[in-house]
Amino acid sequence: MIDRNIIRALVVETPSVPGNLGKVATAIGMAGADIGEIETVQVGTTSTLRNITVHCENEEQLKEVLKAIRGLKGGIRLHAVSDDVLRAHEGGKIQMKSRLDVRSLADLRRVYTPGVADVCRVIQKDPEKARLYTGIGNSVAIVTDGTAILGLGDIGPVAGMPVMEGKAVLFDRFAGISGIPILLSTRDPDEMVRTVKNIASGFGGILLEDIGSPHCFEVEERLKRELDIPVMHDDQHGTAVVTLAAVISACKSAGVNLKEAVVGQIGLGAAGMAICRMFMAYGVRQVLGADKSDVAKERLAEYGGEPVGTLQEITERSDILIATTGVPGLIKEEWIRKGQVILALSNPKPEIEPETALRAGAAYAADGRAVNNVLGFPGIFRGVLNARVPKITHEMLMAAAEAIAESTKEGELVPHPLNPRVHELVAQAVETVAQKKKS
Ligand SMILES: NC(=O)c1ccc[n+]([C@@H]2O[C@H](COP(=O)([O-])OP(=O)(O)OC[C@H]3O[C@@H](n4cnc5c(N)ncnc54)[C@H](O)[C@@H]3O)[C@@H](O)[C@H]2O)c1
Ligand SMILES: O=C(O)C[C@H](O)C(=O)O
Ligand SMILES: [Mg+2]
Repeated sequence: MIDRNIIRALVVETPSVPGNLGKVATAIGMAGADIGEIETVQVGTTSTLRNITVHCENEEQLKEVLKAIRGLKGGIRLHAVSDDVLRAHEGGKIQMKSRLDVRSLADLRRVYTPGVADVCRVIQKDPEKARLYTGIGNSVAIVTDGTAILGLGDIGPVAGMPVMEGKAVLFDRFAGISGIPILLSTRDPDEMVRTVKNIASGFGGILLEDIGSPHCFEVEERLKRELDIPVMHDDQHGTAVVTLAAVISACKSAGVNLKEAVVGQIGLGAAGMAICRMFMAYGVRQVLGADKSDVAKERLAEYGGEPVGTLQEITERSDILIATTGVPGLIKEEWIRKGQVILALSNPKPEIEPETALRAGAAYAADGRAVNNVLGFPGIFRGVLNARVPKITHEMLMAAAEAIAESTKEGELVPHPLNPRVHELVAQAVETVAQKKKS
């Protein structure tokens, strides 16, 4: 089991005699931590230097690991401890790079002035040509106001930038799209809509990210109505697509008819409300919802869902329970019923650890690292950008969910996000629906 919260790279020297690396590994394991990659940096005649990545639950466990390694005798030495995650972020995760070389004056004239002026005139005469002669058609703005960064809450757009850069990395790696973070220093819906509209002509699409509820609903609705390029709030629809896909797979494996099952959703914010609406649109007859906000529960009732008073009650009544509250440990082990599907999707920490839910009798359990909107948004945007359609429709989102479910191996909930085929299949499914809509 890997994927713990604290990741550190340890530089460890051991005598070049078999068995010494084993002693280090045992010390790490005895402290309860996991080992990630091991890289041999230097093999000398007397000693060997390695970078060992460790994954720990918390700071205390890391301290135990370091103490255990420092306590090893016989020439084993811990030289340095570095924070791998922080190191990977140094200088930022993305950069704008030129696709062309500029080696000669002729290159300069072709890439820039005076050559570029002709291209400007071509686009001025026929604005559609911007798709051909600029990167606009392949760029998506990743827009946040920083009000609901993961489950960290309202930490502001600059502190949220690592998440936005991360989404840009995923766009690039999984769909070949240029994702460009846009940080909004306002949370006023009017100003947000005005700002995004004023920059939209430079993009082929808009991905709204980590914008809190309820203002995210208004901002997305207005932008979708007022812009002629695809707009999607990832935390709403990207999440709903992947959640539906995971539940379709779980029901298939368990031989359960999803439409007859009781689906309970804890947390009726951006992600939760969209998940409820997705399941209702799929045909699930009983969708229950709980939230600490009465306004959120009233909104659910308006859409046709059933508000429930307590978390214990909703957990007990649901065959499939989903949580997106941002509150770690909110679901108690003793509330879980045998055979339930539990998706505790809050990042960075779930409402209940999957192992705990499974131990308590759940048939399937997953957290937000596995059931994650990374399986949806890159392919969805690839599909609509390829088809050059102005909107992402409900049918496209359903097609994306079905493509993810179809790519899932028997007995698993979702496919592996590093499998490029998944993103291709999502893109193809979305593009097919989009092309039909056009014709
Ligand atoms: N796995 C994924 O792909 C994915 C995608 C989107 C969001 N998320 C996670 O979901 C969480 C919420 O994100 P969001 O964008 O919907 O945020 P949000 O702020 O829009 O919604 C959170 C909702 O939870 C409710 N809530 C908070 N504490 C509660 C409690 N103790 N009991 C009941 N309700 C409570 C709030 O009232 C709010 O309605 C975050 O942790 C985020 O990381 C995961
Ligand atoms: O960013 C993620 O990992 C998923 C999601 O968008 C979230 O806000 O948690
Ligand atoms: Mg998000």
